[in-house]
Amino acid sequence: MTVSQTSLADVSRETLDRLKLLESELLRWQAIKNLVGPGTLDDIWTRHIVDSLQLLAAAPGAKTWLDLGSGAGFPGLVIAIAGQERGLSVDLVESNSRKCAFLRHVSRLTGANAKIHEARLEAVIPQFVGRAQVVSARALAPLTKLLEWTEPLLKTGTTGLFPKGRDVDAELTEAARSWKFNAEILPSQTDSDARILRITSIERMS
Ligand SMILES: C[S@@+](CC[C@H](N)C(=O)[O-])C[C@H]1O[C@@H](n2cnc3c(N)ncnc32)[C@H](O)[C@@H]1O
Repeated sequence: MTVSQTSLADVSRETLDRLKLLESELLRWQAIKNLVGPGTLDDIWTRHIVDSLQLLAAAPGAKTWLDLGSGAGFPGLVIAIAGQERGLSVDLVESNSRKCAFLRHVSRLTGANAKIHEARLEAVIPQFVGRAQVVSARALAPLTKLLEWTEPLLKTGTTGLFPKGRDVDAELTEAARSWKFNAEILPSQTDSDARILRITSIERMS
């Protein structure tokens, strides 16, 4: 791995050790459980860990975080591990039981302040209204669908952080047909074609 990326340079030795544990457990489990796209394994640090870590800087004061469709922990588990020292707690929602087993295992091993909800996000979101300062989702659904799911949160003060790929402009145009929302478009440290959308208000158009 390379430890030269800026967001990694900012983490403590203890956090780096815990992120290395996540990496080694992912490699160990991947052989039997196929948790992430095999093509991304050559560059776990950039494609998954740093790509997740950069979201922390987009929500500097957050203490409560909800991650939807967490998969093998990206970004939610990385945020929980790296946010531990600043008292951040993360709720991860994932419907796949094999991925949840991995999330619970690494969470225990690293002592991350993470709670795993093995459930469909539609059933879990209502209980987080007024309780999550940030909601994130990576590679889960197009923006219009994400806004539909997270509307109860985004209209009550939660900030949405949604990493997006090269189709971000088309997704924003499509979403603007049904929603008025305030979106900042932040650059990605890991991919010059990618962006992070930070959404701070939303209203459904009638
Ligand atoms: C493409 S993966 C992305 C995983 C991770 N966020 C990442 O970027 O590596 C989407 C994940 O969302 C989960 N998922 C899809 N629909 C869901 C739902 N309605 N509720 C909870 N999890 C869901 C899937 O099981 C899968 O693990």
